[in-house]
Amino acid sequence: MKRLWIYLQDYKKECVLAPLFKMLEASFELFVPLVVAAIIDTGIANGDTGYILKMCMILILLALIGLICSVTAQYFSAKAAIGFGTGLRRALFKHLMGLSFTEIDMVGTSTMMTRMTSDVNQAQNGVNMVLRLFLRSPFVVFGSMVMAFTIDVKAAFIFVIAIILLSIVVFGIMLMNIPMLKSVQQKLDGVLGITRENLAGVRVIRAFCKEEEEIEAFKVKNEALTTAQKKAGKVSALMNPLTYVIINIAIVTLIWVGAIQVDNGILTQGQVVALYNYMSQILVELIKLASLMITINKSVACSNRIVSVFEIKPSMEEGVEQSAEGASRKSEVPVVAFKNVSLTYKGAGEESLTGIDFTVWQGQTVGIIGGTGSGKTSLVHMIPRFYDATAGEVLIDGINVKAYQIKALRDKIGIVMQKAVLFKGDIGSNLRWGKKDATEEEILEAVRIAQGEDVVNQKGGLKGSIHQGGKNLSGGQRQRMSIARALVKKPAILILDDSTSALDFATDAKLRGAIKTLDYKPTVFIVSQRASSIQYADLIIVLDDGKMVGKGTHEELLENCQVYSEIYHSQFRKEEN
Ligand SMILES: Nc1ncnc2c1ncn2[C@@H]1O[C@H](COP(=O)(O)OP(=O)(O)OP(=O)(O)O)[C@@H](O)[C@H]1O
Repeated sequence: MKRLWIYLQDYKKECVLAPLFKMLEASFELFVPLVVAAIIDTGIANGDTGYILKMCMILILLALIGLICSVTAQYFSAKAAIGFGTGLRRALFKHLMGLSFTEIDMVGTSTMMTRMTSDVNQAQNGVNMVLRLFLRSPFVVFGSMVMAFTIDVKAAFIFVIAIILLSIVVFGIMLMNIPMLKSVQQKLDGVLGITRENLAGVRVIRAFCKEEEEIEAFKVKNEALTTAQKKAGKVSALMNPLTYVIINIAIVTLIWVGAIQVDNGILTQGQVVALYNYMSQILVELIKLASLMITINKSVACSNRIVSVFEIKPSMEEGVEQSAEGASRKSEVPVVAFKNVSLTYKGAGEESLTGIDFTVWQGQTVGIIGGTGSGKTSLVHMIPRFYDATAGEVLIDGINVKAYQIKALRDKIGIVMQKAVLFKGDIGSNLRWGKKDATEEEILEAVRIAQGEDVVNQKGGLKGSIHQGGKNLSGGQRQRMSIARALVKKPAILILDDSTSALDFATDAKLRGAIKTLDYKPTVFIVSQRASSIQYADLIIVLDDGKMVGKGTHEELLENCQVYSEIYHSQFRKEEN
């Protein structure tokens, strides 16, 4: 929790001024009952209209000054809280961006989104409330009691007893309520989680006609939230009746004691009214204080959840090596080499890849084929260090990938993921992800190689807009734009992870042919389930259940790799039909 205070560091002035102005406002409020008492005792008692008017003006002035103080305090507290929230969100986002895939898998996207949004908002709200009320409410309670003592000690003792009883009720209810509110928060997280999952997967839900089941699952979570809210609501609903009973008994006692004191000439009528007003102020502030405690509690819980994300340290350490490109690259060194590499995902009991060993030379095309779940994606993800080998070594240009600066390493690689993702903006801005200063010619050349000219023309050129996630493009169009994006950076290593699955065979073949013509001769990895996509590769790696069961050219594998020949013959029979 303490580690979040640093995000308030730039707002020290605001953190002092906000409570200060709130206390000033409270001080002026504390004078109001005294002025009212003076109006009753002097103005009304003597029928002095001039005095009453003068005092009313003072009341208006006090209200105005109070208002100015309150607005000023609000301004400073909001400024500090918003600044805190902005800084925290920025730092959290930066931290999340620095995590490796292993940690991102561990936390989960939906949890990260909750931390970034509602948890940060709750923490920000807590800062705002603390700055405004944490000092003000106790100050008013204490100040009202002191004022009561200055008026009449006997009557003030009623205040002491009332404050003790009110505090027991208000804080007792609050303490009972806190665990219930925690449960409400958990149930709310559940509702948010299922909502997010359903909205993200709405197409799949409809395709499988799962609406009824999902509505039912949502109903269960929603009802759990309602039950938790009702339980918490019932307890907090006790607050008002109980506090009002206590305060009314205290007021009756106060008026009774006050009347006796008036009869004895010790107190004036105005002073009794002032005591009554102080009592009301105390009640209001204690209730505010209780709700502040609940807000603080929620904010601390949310802050702790944020801190727990900050505590996740990226498991990947960067090296210092820069890339060796162009002239400095030694041609006798393989571009990529896997040396007896194994991979076990964190939390997974068994290895997803075992003993992978192969060497790739500059300009070669490597095909990776195998059944679903055989480890193809896992293998290529180790080249840009999305995941690190748990045994063995992955070498690029003869250097272990772990020794490179991550940026230098990834700058050498253009990867097109299985799921093509584009970002809101226009086609040009998406394709420039690969190279910020790419010229229009460079981009159009990449588009041409990726067989995406028709897509760009259809969308009205490079300025054609792309909706969030590339939703306004078809699967195949998104894939071709993603390939063009990777090509724009002219990578030394190009990885196409099943990224032509939505293309027809002819376009797929044209694309592979066009890549062959690239003048900078990248080393290309093609992951595919289609034998036709990889059969002309210089090297084909066949995976089966995480193991490399074949390595060689198409002809060699047809002869000596049963898995490959089964894949090939099953598909070619199908394709020929
Ligand atoms: N992030 C992950 N965490 C844990 N296990 C994973 C993770 N990613 C993949 N796996 C597991 O590793 C194995 C290989 O998965 P991988 O995605 O590499 O296979 P694939 O051959 O690319 O499959 P497909 O053709 O279906 O995409 C599978 O058993 C999978 O469940």
